[in-house]
Order: sequence, then structure tokens, then C-alpha cells
Amino acid sequence: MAEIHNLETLKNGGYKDAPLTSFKLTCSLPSFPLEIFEFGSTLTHLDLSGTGLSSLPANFSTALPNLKILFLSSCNFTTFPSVLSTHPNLSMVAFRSNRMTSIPEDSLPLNLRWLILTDNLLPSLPSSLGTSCPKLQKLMLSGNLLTSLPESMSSLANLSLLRLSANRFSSLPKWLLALPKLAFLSFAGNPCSAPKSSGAKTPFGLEHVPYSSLTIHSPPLGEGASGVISRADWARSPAYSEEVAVKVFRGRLTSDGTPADEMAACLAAGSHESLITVLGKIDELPAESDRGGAGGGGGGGAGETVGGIVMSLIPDDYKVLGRPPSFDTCTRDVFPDSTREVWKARGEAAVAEVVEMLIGLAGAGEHLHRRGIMHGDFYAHNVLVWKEGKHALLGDFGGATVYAGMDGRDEQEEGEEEEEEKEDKFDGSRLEKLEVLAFGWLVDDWIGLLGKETAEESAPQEKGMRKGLEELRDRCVVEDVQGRPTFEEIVEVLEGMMGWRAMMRIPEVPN
Ligand SMILES: Nc1ncnc2c1ncn2[C@@H]1O[C@H](COP(=O)(O)OP(=O)(O)OP(=O)(O)O)[C@@H](O)[C@H]1O
Repeated sequence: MAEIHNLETLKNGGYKDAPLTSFKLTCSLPSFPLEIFEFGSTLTHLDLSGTGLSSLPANFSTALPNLKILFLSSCNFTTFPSVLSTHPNLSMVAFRSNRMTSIPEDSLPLNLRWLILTDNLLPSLPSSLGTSCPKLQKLMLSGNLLTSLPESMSSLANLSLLRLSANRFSSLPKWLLALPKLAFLSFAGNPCSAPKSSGAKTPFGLEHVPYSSLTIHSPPLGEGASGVISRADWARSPAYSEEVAVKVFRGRLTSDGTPADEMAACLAAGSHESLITVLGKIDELPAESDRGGAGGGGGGGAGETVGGIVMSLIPDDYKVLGRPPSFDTCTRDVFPDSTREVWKARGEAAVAEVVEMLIGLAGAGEHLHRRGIMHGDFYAHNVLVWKEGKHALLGDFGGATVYAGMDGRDEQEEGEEEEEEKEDKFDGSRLEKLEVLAFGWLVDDWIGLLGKETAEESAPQEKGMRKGLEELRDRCVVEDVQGRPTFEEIVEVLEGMMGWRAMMRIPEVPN
């Protein structure tokens, strides 16, 4: 969808000879250009984001019957267009950052798998949502005015990713936490998620880092949806300084939630061997214009600065394990052939290394949930693996939710009445078990990377570990949410596998 087409050429019939499967305009449009219908049944992708459109022609669905993907983000729709309800093939629809206030009943296309409604003004969803698009897998609702979800959504047996951050939920429905495929949930920035101690306070054990003690280097190391990461020297005393990474959070809303909530989750996470260590919170971060272009002045530009954190610097030889889902895979990460080759080349030793890394990652899951934090995006594309194997880090807290007080003190202060109320909002153990499903899929991804061919030739102990991983995956992905193991149990199982392997290595005593 990268190529941007030209309105003039379209109007002059310049695209007629080579019927396009994919078409994109970004110029301002007073109305839908009917010439697009001349692509007829060949068009599968249409992107008219940023054109300012506010309606679609009545014959849209019949004129473009094979359209699969439709982008109308940053436009002016105030109501979801009912003309899409009869579309036979639409699988992904995006209306991010419109001014949508309503979705009429039964207006959603039947075969929808991926619906993006981030950053609108929706106070409610149609009560028929669950029945009108039963194949829904991914639903992005962050940044609306929602207080409840329609009960028909309890029948969404394939819903895997749901973003509810920055809305007005004071509780989550019980049926939501029982959905059989729900693995990635975020609900930060709602009355039901906000713990007293998140946000402004620097958690115990973290340093207050004066901005003046940092020398920030350009160009930035990277830029995520919620801010810019730069290499920096942190003068911890007049005598020495330390090389660190600095993230300056900025902007209003990402598809996962707000940068402010991401920062609160990073600060609340604490330290663990498989999490990127946050060392401190930057005090009195100057406005972007006063930072001389460093530490937040990178590309993208948009958005007010929310705050900054200082982290340990991840060496260059850590690489992401997977790539984010494609349109086709929707909720599962993709792995290019080059990644598969790397894992295959590692040979038999790779199985034990994977088990070792999974122990660390499951331990990170246990650590986070003990602190009342749901990562919300426990995906291979958020796992950084050391090039030698053996160690992995879970990154990207963009979809994280702090769902309980981050230290015991707050909860003790709340008193029994408030505690009861909190229990009514959601059950923390169920939230953990949703995340365990994501972990199960990560195990499945890694089993896939290890490759089948090697399995046949493997030594008995590697075969045993691989079988152990398959059994663990099967336990983590059961549809009965409560039937899944906790992260603590997962760590025990994985450690048991390593122990068994160690035993197998004890040399045989000759008779
Ligand atoms: N502590 C760190 N040390 C070194 N580089 C880092 C560190 N943290 C992040 N980076 C680099 O910055 C990039 C952006 O990181 P960030 O966590 O903000 O976003 P992301 O997870 O890649 O993207 P998004 O939030 O949009 O999904 C990373 O891909 C990585 O290359």
C-alpha cells in the first residue's frame, strides 16, 4: 500500500490499462471519486486516509466486491457507513481519528476480522456487534468514550486482541475475561485501571534523574509510537558517568493507549533479568524546543512531551525475535525465512537455549502480574534475543495496564470496602491467564522456528524437551481460561525440563 496515486491521473483514466489491486490517495477529497469504481472486482486494498471524506456512495459494496482492506483514518466520518454492512469480503476496516459518535446496529461487514476505531468519540457500540461480525479477531477501541461493551461480544470466539485504553470503563464484564482466544488486552487510562500511585510519583527504588545530568546523543537509537529513544551519558556523580538509553514519551494516543500510561507501567515494572531495567525518571524535562533537538526531537514531530525515563542500554547484538502480524495473519507474528534459517543453523543446542529464554520470559510475566501489571502485548516481535541465544528481554510497554496498586502500601491504605469494590472490577488471576495464552502462542512460534526436520534427528534429551514444550504450549492455549497454568507454574515446568536434561547428561557409570 506504499505507493500514493494521483487524483488527476485517476480522473483522466490513466490507471485504466493496468487494473490496480491496491489504490491510495492522500489529497483532500470533497467527495468519493467514482472513477475508483472502474477498478471493479480487481481492487482488494483501498486507502483514502487523510482525505477528509465523510461518506461513501450507496453502491460502494457492489462496485468493489473483492475489497479486503479499507483505510479511512484521519477523515471526517461521524457515523460508521451502513453501506459497508453488505460487503461480502471486507476483512479489515480502519476509521482511526475520525469524529465518529455512532455505529448503527448491523452496519458492520459480516466477514470483518480487524476493526480499528481508535481515537473517536464513541459513547457506545451496537448491541449486535458480536453477532454482526462473528469472525472478529482484532478490535482497536482506545481513545473513545466507552463505559461498557455489548454482551453479544461474549460470543466472539476468535477475538484475540482488544484495546480499551483511554476510555471510561469503571469495570470490565466477567464474560470478557472468559473469552477463549483473548490474549492481548489493554485497558490503561480507565477509572477501573488507575492505581493511586501510578503517574506522577517515582516508585520506590528508582532514581530522580536531573535532566542536566544527561548528555543526549543524536541521531536517536529508535522511535516507537509513543516516543524517541536516544543513547545518553548519565553523570551519576562528578567522578563518573554511565552509558544509558533515554526514552522521551510524547504524543496523545497510540493504538495501544497513551504514552503517559506506558510510562507509568515502565516505572511500575521494577527490575527483572528479562525486562529492560529502568534506572530512573527524568526530573523537570524541558520543553522540546529547549532540548536542542536531542532526546525527543526526532522525526514524526507530533505531540506534547509527557515525561522521560532512563534505562539500561541494550547492546546492538540483541535482535527482535519476530515481526508484527501481517494483514493475513492478523493476530499472529510473522517470521521471515532468514529468521528460520538462523534458528535451524543453531542445531540441537537451540532447544535448551529456547527453554532457558522462556524461563526468563515466563519469570518476567510472573514478576509483572505480582505487581498488578498486564503487559498486553506479549508477542515475539516484542522479545529481544541475544545473538548467542540464552537470554531474551521482553520490551514495549505500549499496551501495558497497571491494574492494581504497585506496592502493598497503597492497597493496605484502601480499606476493606474499596478492596471489595476492586475485586468486583476484575479478577487479576484471570488477567494473568489471558497473558498466559499469549505466552503459549510465543512457545508455539518458537517450536515452529526450531523446525520439524531437526526434530527427527535430535538426541533423546532434545526430543524430550521439544515434547515438553509442545505439552506446555497445549496447556497454555486451552480455551478454558481458568484451566491454564499461572506463570509461576510455567516457570516450574520449564525449570523441570532443564533439570531433566541435566540429569540425562550425568555420565553413565560403567559396570
Ligand atoms: N534500552 C534501550 N537500549 C537501546 N535501544 C533501545 C532501548 N529501548 C528501545 N530501544 C530502541 O528503540 C526502538 C524503539 O523502542 P520503543 O520501545 O519505543 O518502541 P517499539 O516497541 O519498537 O515500537 P512501538 O512502541 O511503536 O511498538 C527499539 O526498536 C530499539 O531499537
